Amino acid sequence: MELGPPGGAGPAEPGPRLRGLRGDDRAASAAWLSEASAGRRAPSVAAVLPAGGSGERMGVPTPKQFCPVLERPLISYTLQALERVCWIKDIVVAVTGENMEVMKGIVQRYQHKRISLVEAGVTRHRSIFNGLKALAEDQPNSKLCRPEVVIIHDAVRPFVEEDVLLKVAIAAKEHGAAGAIRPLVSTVISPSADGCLDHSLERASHRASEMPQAFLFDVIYEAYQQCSDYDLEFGTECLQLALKYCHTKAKLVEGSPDLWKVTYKRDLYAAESIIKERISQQICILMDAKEDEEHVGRCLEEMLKKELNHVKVTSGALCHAGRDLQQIILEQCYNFVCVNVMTSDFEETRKLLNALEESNLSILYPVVVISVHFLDYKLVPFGQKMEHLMQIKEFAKEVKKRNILLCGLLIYYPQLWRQDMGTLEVRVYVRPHTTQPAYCC
Ligand SMILES: Nc1ccn([C@@H]2O[C@H](COP(=O)(O)OP(=O)(O)OP(=O)(O)O)[C@@H](O)[C@H]2O)c(=O)n1
Ligand SMILES: O=P(O)(O)OC[C@@H](O)[C@@H](O)[C@@H](O)CO
Repeated sequence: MELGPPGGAGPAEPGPRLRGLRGDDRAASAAWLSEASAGRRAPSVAAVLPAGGSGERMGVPTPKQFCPVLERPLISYTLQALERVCWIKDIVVAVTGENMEVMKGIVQRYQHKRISLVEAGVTRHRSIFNGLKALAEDQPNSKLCRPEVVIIHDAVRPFVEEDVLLKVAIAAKEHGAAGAIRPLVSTVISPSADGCLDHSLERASHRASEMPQAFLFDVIYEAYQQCSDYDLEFGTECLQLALKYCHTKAKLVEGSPDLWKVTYKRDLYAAESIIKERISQQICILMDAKEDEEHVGRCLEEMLKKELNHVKVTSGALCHAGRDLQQIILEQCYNFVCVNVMTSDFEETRKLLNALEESNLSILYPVVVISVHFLDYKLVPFGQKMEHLMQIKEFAKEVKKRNILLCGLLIYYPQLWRQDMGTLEVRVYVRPHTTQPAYCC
């Protein structure tokens, strides 16, 4: 068993999100969280992520958990999702021996914490069992503690939120086992031996079993220890093992639509567009407090607010806005527009890039920075400024190595316009993460 660096970082993003919890769920969750955050007697929770598959249905040589999404392996998104949850103490990932070094490299490169690696088995159940053994404390020189509750979650289900993890963990504490379910999309049928329809199941009274699932550790560990070779070889349902071998009926918890498992190639494309959508929905406009910049920034803010969920404006020379910027970076904004009026130097943009590099923000997702320059072409001869602005290409090459996508936007306007700027709407429409301005005038 390869153990990663122990020690728990707090949630990668601001505190627990009890999205989607209502009534009793919310009360139970709040109680659980207050116990956990106060370090009092909240149940100790660990997670096991089976990641030892070959991804045959994906149809590519790389096992799907290591396939890149936005140039980052899929499994890293799932680890990030679990790391956001501060009350999950240990995350045990089961990977094949041949992928152990790859997995260690991912943990190191993306600075994942609380990760321990174990050898996967030849089936998913055997991989999960190996993960449970690592937690059972009956392994030589194991640094892991036996948890009270264990969450089992497929490494190829990256869109898991704290609220559903909390719901299954609380339900498992009470019932011994719990699992997320979703409505069936297709009807389930049972074929006869001659390949014809024998019967179909009533779709409305059946559900799809998804992940995460959670168990009292003793229940699921006992079930795996009692498990037949047939079940270990051909089974796909942990809840069934708890029922069959420990007579524990799992509590079923309604899951959200994004709990789906990446199985086919189309699922990778879907995952990429969902991630892009999520990180492109917020933008930060940085500008100096000079009147012109303030005005342009406000115009930009009004226009972008029609397109994006979250538009933040920080004004004041970046060195003073630094505190705001640190907060914005902590809130994990990945798109920035740096407004420069009447200057074509990159001082403000350079300060922003330095702050971004120090924050390591671009380790997890590409960061888009658009350096916008409004230049009055009467005062600023085009030729003189263009070669200056062309430096941005060199600049962009440099920061691209650190996953920061920088592009420049030069908006030349006549003196006349300056006086009428109050009336003319600034129309710069930028689709973040394509790094290409759609149009500007
Ligand atoms: N021997 C195995 C097989 C699967 N898994 C993991 O179980 C999860 C769900 O399994 P599945 O979607 O079936 O993954 P694969 O087995 O890789 O896919 P395929 O069946 O297409 O080969 C995945 O995270 C997979 O890596 C595992 O840990 N050990
Ligand atoms: O069968 P696969 O290995 O493709 O995926 C495992 C799924 O069956 C499993 O994740 C859920 O159905 C819940 O048990």
